[in-house]
Amino acid sequence: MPTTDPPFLRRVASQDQFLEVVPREEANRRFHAHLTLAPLPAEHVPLSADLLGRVLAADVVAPLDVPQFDRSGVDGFAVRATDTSGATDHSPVTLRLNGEVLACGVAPVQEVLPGTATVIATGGMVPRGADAVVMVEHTDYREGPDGTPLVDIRKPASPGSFVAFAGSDIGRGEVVLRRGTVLTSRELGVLAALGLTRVGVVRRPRVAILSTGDELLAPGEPMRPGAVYDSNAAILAAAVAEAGGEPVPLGIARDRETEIAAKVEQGLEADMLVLSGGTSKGAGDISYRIIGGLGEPGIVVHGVAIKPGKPVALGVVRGKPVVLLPGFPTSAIFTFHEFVAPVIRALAGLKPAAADTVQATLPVRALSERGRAEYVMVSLVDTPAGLAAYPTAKGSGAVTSFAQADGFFCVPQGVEAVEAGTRVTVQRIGRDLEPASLSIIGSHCVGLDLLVGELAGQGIGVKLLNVGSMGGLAAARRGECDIAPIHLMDPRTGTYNTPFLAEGLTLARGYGRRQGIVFRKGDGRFEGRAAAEALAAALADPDCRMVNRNAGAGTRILLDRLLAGAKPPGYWAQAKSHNAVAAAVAQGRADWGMAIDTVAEPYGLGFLPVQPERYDFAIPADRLDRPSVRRFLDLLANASVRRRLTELGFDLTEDA
Ligand SMILES: Nc1nc2c(c(=O)[nH]1)N[C@H]1C(S)=C(S)[C@@H](COP(=O)(O)OP(=O)(O)OC[C@H]3O[C@@H](n4cnc5c(N)ncnc54)[C@H](O)[C@@H]3O)O[C@H]1N2
Ligand code: MOO
Repeated sequence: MPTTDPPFLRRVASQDQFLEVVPREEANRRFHAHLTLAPLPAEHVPLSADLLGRVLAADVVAPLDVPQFDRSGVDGFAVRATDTSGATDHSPVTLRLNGEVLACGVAPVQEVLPGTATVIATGGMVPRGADAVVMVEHTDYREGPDGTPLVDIRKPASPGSFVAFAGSDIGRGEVVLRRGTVLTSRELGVLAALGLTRVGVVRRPRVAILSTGDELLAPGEPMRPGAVYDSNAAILAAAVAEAGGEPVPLGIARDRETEIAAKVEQGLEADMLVLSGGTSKGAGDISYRIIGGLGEPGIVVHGVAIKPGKPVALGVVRGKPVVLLPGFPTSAIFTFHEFVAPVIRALAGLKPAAADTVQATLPVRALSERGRAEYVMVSLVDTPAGLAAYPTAKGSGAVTSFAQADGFFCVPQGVEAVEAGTRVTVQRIGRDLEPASLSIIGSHCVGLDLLVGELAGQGIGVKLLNVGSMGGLAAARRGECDIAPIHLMDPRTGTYNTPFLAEGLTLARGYGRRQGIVFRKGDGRFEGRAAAEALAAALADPDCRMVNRNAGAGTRILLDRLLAGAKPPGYWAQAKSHNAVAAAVAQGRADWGMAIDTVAEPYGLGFLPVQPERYDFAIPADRLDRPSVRRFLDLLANASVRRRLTELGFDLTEDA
């Protein structure tokens, strides 16, 4: 609701900036000065898969020997080794068989006296008198003239052969597992062999997670204008678990003092409290003030010279760490890993995470903010010359900047740009880097998503980077990708794609798309008219706003040709994708724009065709023979794939 209340406007329009930005190391120093980060006390967990990933709280000392007794390792005969000396196939040694059979679990009662042997199974208890076992394969059973059971031994045994002596696996009193060990299936087997039923492990730190913001919706709630789904809570809860903690979700608090204060109290029952949102300015200082009012030392850092993450606030309340993460999803998760995860790991008894770095070449120039150490999210691509690190460049506000990145490198504070070709040290995040079988860099299309989905179904890992047609061509020229999807019109000739091929690149035929004017259905300036006529009506109406595309986009070239020098209202608003154009029109921020027809429908927009365009694939000639490239080209020729592309609205006819 628009307001006419000047005091209110004055207040929100002149918000306090209360950041005192300090370097990262100083922030950590101040935070840790108030924290005691010893592992939490032990809890006893039954021996089960629930122990996986848990940290042993104390050394495990063996209460018994494993094995408990001298144990046979084979099926055969328990013997005195000296009795078998000299035995061969030609002159076997004959021993008299004792009456007992030592199956597993049978306690022997008969001694193996000189000249005798006892039948024993693998795992059987070696009887008194015996010091070796002969495998059944090296013996023959027979009966003497009086029916006495005998065994002919054809191979000599040495003392100890095929016997696992008591305590040889684990000796009683031995420290079998050290405190701090992270339990895996292997350790669980050892613990069970010792007969333990419960294991003392470090209690997992409980980390309360609160999202703040009036605009937030829990996933599942119906979307409304201006709202966003709370993605921070989900990623933070999972990241808490990954760091060895136990997430305690507190949900969403609206920007109301009472609501946040109540949740903060609840959160302080946990071992640590993490909030996200409202750190930088304005109404968001509510959380900051609430935390600050809960006693000493309160907030000890607000503002760190890093990007993403500048407005992060670190505090300690009632001895518990409290961290206010920025609301921007990438800033939130980045600062979580920087400041929160190490604290959780320490409380959980885990060692600091080992840095996992690789060297890579930066293929494009990267700009950085001078005043902050900037962590540039990158996607790693395998090239013949080694790894290339592509900045993903979606910014801190995007949830995919972190989610789709393979890692990041740091541009130190004070450095403004890193030149193309520079070697950088990339800190990898999350998953293992599997070199993709196929790398596709260039312009995005939903038809391409279909093709990539098919390849994934065939077990081909695809690395897909959307950098636009021009970026894709440059990558293909540098040999950084297998395929560059492009849709570029040469404005002089009106020809698509072929005029842009540099030496060494070939073009695989893709499909036709239709560019046209998108508008809200029922708008009389467009509805029912031909594109040229609608455009004339739009230009004649001073209230009719357009949404433009960014310079360098294929669609922009087309628009400029169509506008022939006119700059109608909205000309300077430059959306960066077909979807952004459709969203601007659907939400009434603009009345028309240019996009491909396949985006018009999902947004419920009308579409007036202007020009067919070609979406093709530039491929370095020396990559054509790669099996994954062949598979891609096979798909393009596949009848069922072509039919599905046609159903999506693409033109696969000959004259497209
Ligand atoms: N004038 C200034 N503006 C901004 C500054 C600044 O210094 N001066 N700093 C920028 C930087 S850097 C960052 S980072 C962000 C941090 O913003 P806040 O922590 O105040 O976060 P919000 O304003 O609440 O939200 C920002 C953005 O993130 C979305 N958000 C918030 N919570 C969630 C969530 N749980 N899940 C998904 N998305 C969330 C929110 O809707 C906003 O779009 O401030 C810059 N601004
Ligand atoms: O520091 Mo903010 O986290 O860049 O976006």
